[in-house]
Amino acid sequence: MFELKDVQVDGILHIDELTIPANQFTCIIGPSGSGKSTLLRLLNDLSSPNQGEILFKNISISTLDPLQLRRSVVMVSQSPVIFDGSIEDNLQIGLSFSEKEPACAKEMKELLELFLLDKRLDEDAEHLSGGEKQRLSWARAMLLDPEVFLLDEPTSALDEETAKTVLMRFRDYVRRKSKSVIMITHSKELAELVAENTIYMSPYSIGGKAD
Ligand SMILES: Nc1ncnc2c1ncn2[C@@H]1O[C@H](COP(=O)(O)OP(=O)(O)OP(=O)(O)O)[C@@H](O)[C@H]1O
Repeated sequence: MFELKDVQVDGILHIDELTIPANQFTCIIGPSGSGKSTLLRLLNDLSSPNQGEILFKNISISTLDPLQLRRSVVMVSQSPVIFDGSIEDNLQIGLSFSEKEPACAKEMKELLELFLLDKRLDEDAEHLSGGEKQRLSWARAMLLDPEVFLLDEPTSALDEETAKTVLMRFRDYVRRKSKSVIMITHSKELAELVAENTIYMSPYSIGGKAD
């Protein structure tokens, strides 16, 4: 699905060759500062490499409309983006930016349940905890129904049990719907739980390894 060839981000990342398969749960593991977030940002054109080529479904990302690409390849960033307003407002806003039909209450409530968020849709999102905000921004990405989820440590603010439960539920959902996931995690345990494919990173180099 993604193919990277001789990709370099100066002083941060060098990737000789890497293929990330479609319809799989890929985890990226590596020490802090090894370029994991930088790699993820390359995949939906939030950053561009200084050299090399990145293909998405055999087309060079540099030739694609970034907005179109980001409709198919959605990023859930490390620090959740929460807008003023209710939980419902925060769920609907992604759909409205993408000019898609609003979600119905049932669908939104199911997502809150999936993410173990015991909250009403009309509650103010501002008062949610860090871990709840993280799950809310993840749920917002799910409503967009993208082909590919890029997840930057989506469980970093969650306790171990909640992280495992949410991640397993998310994995079941993406399997059912044949989605592709590329997730950064510092937890080898979580990676072992969900990964079908693992990318191990070290500074200035990368090696892709299929489990
Ligand atoms: N825009 C930028 N300009 C300069 N340096 C940058 C930029 N973005 C990232 N870096 C540097 O590149 C290196 C890799 O950063 P990146 O965030 O990709 O690492 P990471 O593996 O995701 O780290 P962590 O696990 O701590 O989140 C870091 O040393 C960082 O300071």
